[in-house]
Amino acid sequence: MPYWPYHLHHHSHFSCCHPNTMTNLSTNLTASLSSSSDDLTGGGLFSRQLFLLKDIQIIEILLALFVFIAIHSLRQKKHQGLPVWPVLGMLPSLFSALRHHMYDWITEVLCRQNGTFRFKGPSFSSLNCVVTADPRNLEHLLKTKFANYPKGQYFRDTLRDLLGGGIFNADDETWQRQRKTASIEFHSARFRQLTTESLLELVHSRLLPVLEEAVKTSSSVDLQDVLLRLTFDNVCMIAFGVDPGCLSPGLPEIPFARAFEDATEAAVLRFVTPTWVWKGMRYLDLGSERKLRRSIKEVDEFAEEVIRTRKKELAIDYENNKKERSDILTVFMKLKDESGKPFSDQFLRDICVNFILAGRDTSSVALSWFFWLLDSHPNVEEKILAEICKIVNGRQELDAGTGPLVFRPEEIKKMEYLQAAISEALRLYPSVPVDHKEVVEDDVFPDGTVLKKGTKVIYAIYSMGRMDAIWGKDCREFKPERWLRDGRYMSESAYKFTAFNGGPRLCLGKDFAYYQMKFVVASLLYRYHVKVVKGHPVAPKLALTMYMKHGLRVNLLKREEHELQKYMKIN
Ligand code: HEM
Repeated sequence: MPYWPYHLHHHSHFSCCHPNTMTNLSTNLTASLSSSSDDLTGGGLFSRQLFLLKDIQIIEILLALFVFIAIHSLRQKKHQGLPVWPVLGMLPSLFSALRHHMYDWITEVLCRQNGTFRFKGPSFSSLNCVVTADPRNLEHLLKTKFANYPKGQYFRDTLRDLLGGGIFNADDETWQRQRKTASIEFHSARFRQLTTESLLELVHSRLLPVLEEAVKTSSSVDLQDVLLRLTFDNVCMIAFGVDPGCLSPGLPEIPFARAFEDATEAAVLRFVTPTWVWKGMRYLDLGSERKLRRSIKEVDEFAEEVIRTRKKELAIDYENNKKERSDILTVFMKLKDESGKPFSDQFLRDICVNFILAGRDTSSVALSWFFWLLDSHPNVEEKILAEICKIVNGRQELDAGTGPLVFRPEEIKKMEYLQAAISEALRLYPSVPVDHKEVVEDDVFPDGTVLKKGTKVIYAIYSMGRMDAIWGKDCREFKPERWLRDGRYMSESAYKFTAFNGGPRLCLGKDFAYYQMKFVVASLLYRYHVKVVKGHPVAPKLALTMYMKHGLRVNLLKREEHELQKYMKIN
């Protein structure tokens, strides 16, 4: 369909919509056309002029009509909340939002549109979608009509090179099979032991010494970077049973971790690039596609090596009847596929890479936002400390240990105010700010939105935490108390608080993630006061996970014994 901004751009006589210029244009055109037609036919000048004038008037009328329709259609679309530009759709609005804060822009539009709007992307892209933050719609797509809303072909194709057939990228039976096995494993005592032991080791032998070094040298640290290293090592121990050692003194660069980071960054770029463009780039091995191919190769080589070594190890262990490992890789290696054969190395690689992706940065970015919020809410910090000290106090009456204080799993469980404060940070800054589904069969959302087969649906988790209709007028305030009833932590419906997704695809690592975050916060706050460096810029990065764009630079101040004693006495 023709449209006026295109004409404006491509033709020098673009001011044709102005009435005066329009007259000049018709006069000039009449003159030039009439002279050329005289040359051609040599017929009666007057009648030909009259005929040409009529032609020009028709052109003018058509142009005017065209401009009127274009302006009218633009105005009409504005009534739906946003201007829709021909060919570009709503992309110009999105671009202008990118300069500020895209998630806040989406929130603003959603609030205006009662929780759901239709985004019209450029005709050459795959950005057309329905965006929703309505809990009724979320329950519908995540639970009630789960089968009608898979991740879909588009998501799978875009991330296939990196994630293969792993749990994050799979639907139907492939997903079900992995989910079932992993779910049994995640809830087993063996797995709980692996996760608590590996976390304890990482926090006490690596995190605290690295932070202590920063305190000694009075230097600031990028807390987000340190936490990312911690959770990366931790999830590799869980998935592969291997510790890459990212969190070590001097914070070394680990090739596998760098390759993983590069691969995810390059893969995400595909979501904002027209499919034919990135496919062309992949074919020609150019730019981000070249980077993606190289980093995936490095990830694969690492995985192959781990799988090879583990196979040998398992064979020896089997002969010697040794203690069993309980990481995801070992668990899946011992299982058989539907035809009774062991899983292929490629499938084992996919499973591990997906688990690493799921658990590598979600908890660490959540903690970064948490510590940033705490910096401006000293009253919350005080309450957390009071809770921790009360627990420590109770313990000291039972057994006065001499070594460094290590929190026990049952103590972490008792920290309900801390759980509320972390949930509150996740409500405002969910690690996965938006998520995505595809419609299989035509459907209608509970709010009346009509969905055609193939429509992409984005659910805006970040926006949900900032809607009066869901959380009340104080929704933008950091108030852990909203999670407490009579001092006890009360969880919320997953369709209202969707930071961990909901329904059959609820985050498998949710319980472990809470444990991990609470253990880190308690161990850290008991020893240090975390002060964000004055003037440090804070903004979210546009990625699959909501990183802090500039990291989180902090100074750590050692907590004095008398300060802790003060809280002990309060209790
Ligand atoms: C604060 C921490 C975390 C948050 C906010 C979080 C959030 C989420 C979300 C939103 C999803 C749904 C993603 C999607 O389907 O597109 C998800 C899925 C998943 N998460 Fe987490 N996650 C966290 C930590 C973890 C950890 C530490 C692990 C593992 C060690 C983990 C393992 C998984 C797995 C395996 C899935 C896929 C579930 C499935 O598709 O059936 N998560 N998580």
